[in-house]
Amino acid sequence: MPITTLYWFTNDLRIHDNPSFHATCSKTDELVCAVVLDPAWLANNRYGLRTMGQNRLRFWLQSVAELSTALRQRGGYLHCLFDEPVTAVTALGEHFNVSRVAASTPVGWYENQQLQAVTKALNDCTVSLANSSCLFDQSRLPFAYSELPASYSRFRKQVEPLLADIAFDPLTAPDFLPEQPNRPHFAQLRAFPEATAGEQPLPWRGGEQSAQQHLHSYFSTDNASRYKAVRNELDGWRNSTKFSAWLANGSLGPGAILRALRQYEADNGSNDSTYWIGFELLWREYFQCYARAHGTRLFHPQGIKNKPTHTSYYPGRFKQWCQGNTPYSLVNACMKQLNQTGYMSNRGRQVVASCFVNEMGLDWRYGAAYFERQLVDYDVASNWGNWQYLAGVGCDPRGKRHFDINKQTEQYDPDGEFIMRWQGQKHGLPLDAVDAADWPCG
Ligand SMILES: Cc1cc2nc3c(=O)[nH]c(=O)nc-3n(C[C@H](O)[C@H](O)[C@H](O)COP(=O)(O)OP(=O)(O)OC[C@H]3O[C@@H](n4cnc5c(N)ncnc54)[C@H](O)[C@@H]3O)c2cc1C
Repeated sequence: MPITTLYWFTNDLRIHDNPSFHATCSKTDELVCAVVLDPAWLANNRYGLRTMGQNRLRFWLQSVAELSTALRQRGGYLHCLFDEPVTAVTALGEHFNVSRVAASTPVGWYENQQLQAVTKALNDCTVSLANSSCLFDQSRLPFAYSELPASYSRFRKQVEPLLADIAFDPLTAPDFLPEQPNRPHFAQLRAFPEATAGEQPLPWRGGEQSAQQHLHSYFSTDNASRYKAVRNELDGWRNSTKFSAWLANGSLGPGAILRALRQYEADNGSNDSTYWIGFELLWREYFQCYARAHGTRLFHPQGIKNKPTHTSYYPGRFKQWCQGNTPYSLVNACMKQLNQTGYMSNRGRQVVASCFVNEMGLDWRYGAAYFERQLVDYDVASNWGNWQYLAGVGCDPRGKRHFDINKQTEQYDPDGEFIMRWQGQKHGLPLDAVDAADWPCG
């Protein structure tokens, strides 16, 4: 009896350097590949906001299209399912009578639940998981997720020395994929929707090839040697690496970035800036572990600290913040930048999140949900983990961050250019000036 495996692509939309997909291809006789667009992502969630906005949808569709082409070129086929994930993947598995389901180890709690539901529905078929979204699999870490160090610094001290031991040989995709099962065609009822472009989308194109091109292009300049000095700039395509969107849906893996970084250092020398790129990648790694360690507590208002916070809700204030119409010009400019491009710098994210919690007194989860909708690089672990940190209910050993907006403006936009470019000037509106009847924001 041949082994037939259903490979479910989730946050690993690539065929090269994908440990989970690589292991699957070497261990199965027949292969069925699937990716799912959950209609719930396009509907309003518990915060009254659509989960996936147009910028991210567009980027995701481009990534899936590239993946589909790459699989076809190797004799495979990608089933693109637009349906509730458990129902859709189970139906596909039953149709092809699969004996195994394989995927990259889920990061989010809900995704884990869905995977378990599918394997149960498929008569408890075998599950095969490997971590394709992190630098380190659980087995390589010196602690279990449940014993994750409480702060990033402590995590880094333990994990940084291990970077040297990682075998950085890339896993190349097989030239030919295992055969597809010889069964009648699986009828897919709904085609993927189209996505419209944002007002000013950044030069980001989804997909593995585009990610590789960007990786190559970034390291073919001297940007990496200046990264630390400019990474906090509010604007500018080259001031930070802009790897985040590809990392988020897995069309680029963190191992590929680290390899390119090491090569760059070998060719051009290392300095504080090149070190800092690795330092930031370890922040990402920390939040990936954090999401796995804390499960649903990632979304709790009291966070992982079980600390009381604002759960008050002012629809008018929330709308002011989302639209970039607050009494704070810098915040307005950052929010308009986000709304028009799907991106905001790390410094901008810190400032607007601090303002949301401290100046506006809002429940941090609504801010996180708005980011989830708007960011092209939305990642469950990085987004909710960073919001918890800013709200003082996460892994910040100092308790809580409160950014002084005036000081931040003086430091990062002394001539007001950024505020002018994104038309963030306040128009004399105090907080609560928006009529709450205007809620919900579009
Ligand atoms: C409130 C808030 C929400 C955020 N939401 C997300 C999110 O949904 N998705 C996301 O990828 N990042 C998120 N970040 C982290 C960070 O802002 C972005 O990763 C970064 O701005 C992306 O741009 P870049 O690729 O040019 O980053 P670079 O500065 O070039 O950093 C290189 C890589 O390191 C990682 N990284 C850098 N900073 C962080 C950080 N603080 N936390 C985790 N990883 C980091 C990213 O993978 C990034 O691509 C958030 C930060 C804050 C403060």
